Amino acid sequence: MSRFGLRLQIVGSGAIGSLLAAGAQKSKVPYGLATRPAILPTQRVVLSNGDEVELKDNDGEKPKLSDSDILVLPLKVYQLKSAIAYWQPRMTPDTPVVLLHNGMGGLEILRQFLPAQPVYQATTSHGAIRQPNHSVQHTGNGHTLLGSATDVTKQNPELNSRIKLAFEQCLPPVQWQTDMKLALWQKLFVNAVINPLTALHNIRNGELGKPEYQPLIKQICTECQQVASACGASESLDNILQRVHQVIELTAANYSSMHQDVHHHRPTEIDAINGYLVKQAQKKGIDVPINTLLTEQIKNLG
Ligand SMILES: NC(=O)C1=CN([C@@H]2O[C@H](COP(=O)(O)OP(=O)(O)OC[C@H]3O[C@@H](n4cnc5c(N)ncnc54)[C@H](OP(=O)(O)O)[C@@H]3O)[C@@H](O)[C@H]2O)C=CC1
Ligand SMILES: CC(C)(CO)C(=O)C(=O)O
Repeated sequence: MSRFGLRLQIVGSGAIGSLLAAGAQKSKVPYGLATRPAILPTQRVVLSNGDEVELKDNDGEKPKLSDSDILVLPLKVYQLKSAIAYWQPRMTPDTPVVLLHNGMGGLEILRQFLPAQPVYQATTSHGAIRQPNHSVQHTGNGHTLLGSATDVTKQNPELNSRIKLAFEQCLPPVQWQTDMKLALWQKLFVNAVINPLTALHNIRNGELGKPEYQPLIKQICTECQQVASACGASESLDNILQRVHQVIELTAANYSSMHQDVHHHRPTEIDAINGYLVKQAQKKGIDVPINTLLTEQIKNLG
């Protein structure tokens, strides 16, 4: 057992799951990568500094989780339902679950199955890509935001700090968020602009700094701001635009994940990003024509 008394049961041997496993391997936090049947898990992760980490302590999947396990779901939102249905009978009522994905909607899916489970949410700006031969490349350093999704009156501060410490070992640096909901909306604003526009125009993120994209970016952000505010996550339009432009500059040379998904004919995360926004807008009676159009355009590419 690790010095934090926790083992990470990571679901999926994907890019971020493997990066977490590499962090666990390096810092001697016990972990297992649970793959789909007959899928060989990632064997090696090449870190951004060139170091190679062999995932030799991966103990796979436990048939029944114990009190020391945390279930970590670094999956796309559309993969969560079947993963949670599979893991539900293997968990105890106290097993903490960590959701780590782009976009929103994962918590709502999880709560349909596990209304009272202790749940944490995380988002990361680290980059990683799956490579041939069961390896993963860490493509860029970032940071991780982590917070509890449980009502503050029902949180367990000791568990919060143990989970934060475990993540600090595996996907550092970690900033604990007391308002994870706002942090996730802030990430959504960025993804709602960069992901569909880069995919539709077949461009790198940095191209979105050009003057011709600015009116559209402002319209997307204005709709985002209205919906987020109606959902209890208030942020000024200026702050949203500033954040979006900061990420455009910092990731100028990147192709966004949605650009790559479209390019490789894979399912996109549009339903969890602009699609999520459109659904929330409908519930609140807000008109969001630009986000509706972007959602349809991305779906029509598939
Ligand atoms: N990669 C990155 O750089 C970043 C990713 N993110 C976000 O993190 C999330 C995960 O992304 P990423 O790691 O890139 O995705 P990947 O597609 O690389 O990883 C998901 C993995 O989980 C597997 N999987 C899905 N469902 C199950 C299941 N029920 N049991 C076992 N394995 C399962 C998938 O298998 P299969 O392929 O067979 O479906 C796949 O190997 C996304 O929301 C992404 O946007 C955020 C920041 C950066
Ligand atoms: C921040 C950004 C836009 C970086 O490319 C990203 O999260 C993604 O591509 O999904």
